[in-house]
Amino acid sequence: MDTSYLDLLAKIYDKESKVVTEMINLEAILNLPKGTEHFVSDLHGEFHAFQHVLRNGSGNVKTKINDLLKDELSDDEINEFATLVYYPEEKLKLIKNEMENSQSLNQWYNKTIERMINLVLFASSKYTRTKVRKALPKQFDYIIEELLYKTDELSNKKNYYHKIVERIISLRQVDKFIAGLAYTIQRLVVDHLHVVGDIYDRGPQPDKIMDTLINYHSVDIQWGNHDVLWIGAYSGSKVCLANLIRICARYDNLDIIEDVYGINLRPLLNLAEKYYDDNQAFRPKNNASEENIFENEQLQKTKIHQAITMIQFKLEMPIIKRRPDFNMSRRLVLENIDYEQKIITLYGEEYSLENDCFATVNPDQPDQLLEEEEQVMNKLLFAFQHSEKLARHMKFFMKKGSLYLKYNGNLLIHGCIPLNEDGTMKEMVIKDKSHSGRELLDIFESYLRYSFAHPERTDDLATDMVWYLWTGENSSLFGKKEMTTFERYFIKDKVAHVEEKNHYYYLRADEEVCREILKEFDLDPDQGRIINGHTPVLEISGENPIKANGKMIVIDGGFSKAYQSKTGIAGYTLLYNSFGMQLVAHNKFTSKEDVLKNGTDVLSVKRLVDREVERKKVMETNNGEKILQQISDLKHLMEYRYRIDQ
Ligand SMILES: O=P(O)(O)OC[C@H]1O[C@](O)(COP(=O)(O)O)[C@@H](O)[C@@H]1O
Ligand SMILES: [Mn+2]
Repeated sequence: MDTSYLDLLAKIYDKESKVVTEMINLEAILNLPKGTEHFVSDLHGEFHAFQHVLRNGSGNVKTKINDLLKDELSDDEINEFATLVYYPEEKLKLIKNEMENSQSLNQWYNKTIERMINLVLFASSKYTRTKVRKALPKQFDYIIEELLYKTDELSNKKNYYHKIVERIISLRQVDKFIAGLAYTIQRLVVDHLHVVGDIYDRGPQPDKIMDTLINYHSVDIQWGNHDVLWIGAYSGSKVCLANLIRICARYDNLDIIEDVYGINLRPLLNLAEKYYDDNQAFRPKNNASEENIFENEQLQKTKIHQAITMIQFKLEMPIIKRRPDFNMSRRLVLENIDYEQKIITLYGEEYSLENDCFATVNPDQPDQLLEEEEQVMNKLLFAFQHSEKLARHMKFFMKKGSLYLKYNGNLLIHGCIPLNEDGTMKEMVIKDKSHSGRELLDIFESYLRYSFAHPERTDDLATDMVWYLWTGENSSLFGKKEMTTFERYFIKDKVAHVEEKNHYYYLRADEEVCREILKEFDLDPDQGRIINGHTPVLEISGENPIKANGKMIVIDGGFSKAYQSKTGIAGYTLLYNSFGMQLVAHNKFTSKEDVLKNGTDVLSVKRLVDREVERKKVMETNNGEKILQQISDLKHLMEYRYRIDQ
């Protein structure tokens, strides 16, 4: 073993006793039950709904409260208490308003703190004290530890409790104290969070989701196709940038660009005002049906939407031409238009065009941007790449994100593993070499990381590849033959809108196929499962999110409001604790106010995916592997430094 590494280690463990203590600690951790993993996906900017699921741990907080207090409290009281744990500050306000006098309030404080301390104890039973300490609010960690581990006989303990709580109240710290306990409970019921892609687009507050994740104690992200659009734009891809602005305009979310990330849209608006008019197909989605509230601002957005859409189609063309490997020549749509007749020929079929807005297109050179368009895009890209807030969010994406993740035996991936009809891995040729399966995904990821590291390169293969991840047929994030954006704006016939899915999306119902995929990733097909997001599960039409005899779980149930009428629910989440896996289907989240006032938190219907025969221990997890490695390093240190045979 490298002695310089051991010398470094010896600086931390400078006494034999320290090494021994740490080894004993680590070995003890290995035998604890594994922590709870929480999986969410396709959040699509729906911050409030996401926050609620996070705060209630997909129903896990309520379960713990129930287990602990069901003999003591009625259902209503349990709901009240749960709401206090989810939204302590707001709930405290409501409770205080209802109290008659300070005596009853103090009584309530006493009782509540006692219950919360018990709940912290209960929720932390499978963790070490060090880990629990880290989860406590800094300001009160000493006091809470006193309350948690005081083992005096009951009568003494009550007195002691009482004194401490009295003091906290008289010092006017009690609300903060209760909030701190509530957040500790939230944190203890979920050990680790996985976000299986698509944080951005469609909904209004992806930035707040990112901020929440940045502050979360333990998280990883599997990028979704919408996320790589943002990463791509930040890395220098103008076509990715045009796409995401188009989606923001379509869903009436341009505020994210302007107000949240501080990017000036005025140049784009000026261009839009000059060339475009009202156009039914480009009205912001949320207001599209409400004709009567169509005002000037909406008209501006409609114009911006058209301007950026046409820029997008133009920008796609040179990329498609310079990257024959992408095999996307079918998507050179602007070349296939008869601009006088307003007809397009697509795959041998003729369609008439409606809602057309081709004023900036030169029929002889349809891929050419007007000088003004070029300038607008340059300005937008510059601003995008220099937004501090965006930089923070995108860097976090790179730090915590990846295209796929192997975690505790499972494979987490937003979209798919591109497959052929017979279930074999579909190949893609890049620079004369053929790649498929895991290797293809690794190559995609290395291009993306390269592009991110070189934001000044805007037309290289790496940058183009990020766009391919958004829309290419072999992309593991998209996995459809083509994205029919053009058709959906300009062609009435819905047949032209269909996006043909990769075989994966049908074959994944087959257990054998899933087992082969798990093997491709060196995972044990008997133990592992694949966790997907991306394709909304149509619960409404009886689709089952648990497929392939439990080997495949699809958790996109539609956090995105735009998709809820299709799916019939408001999203799935998954919990994986030491006893097994549970899928949770969520009913529509109305608002935080509703939860606070009415305690309406009956949002979780749990379905057992699997129950472990034996309780899973840390030893059997990714983290366990790391700990085993640390123990082995410490053993080497003992031999090297302290000369004791192990
Ligand atoms: O619902 P919209 O805005 O028309 O977007 C539809 C487009 O979004 C996509 O579904 C991709 O987004 P998802 O990853 O959310 O499915 C495309 O396949 C499709 O063309
Ligand atoms: Mn997706």
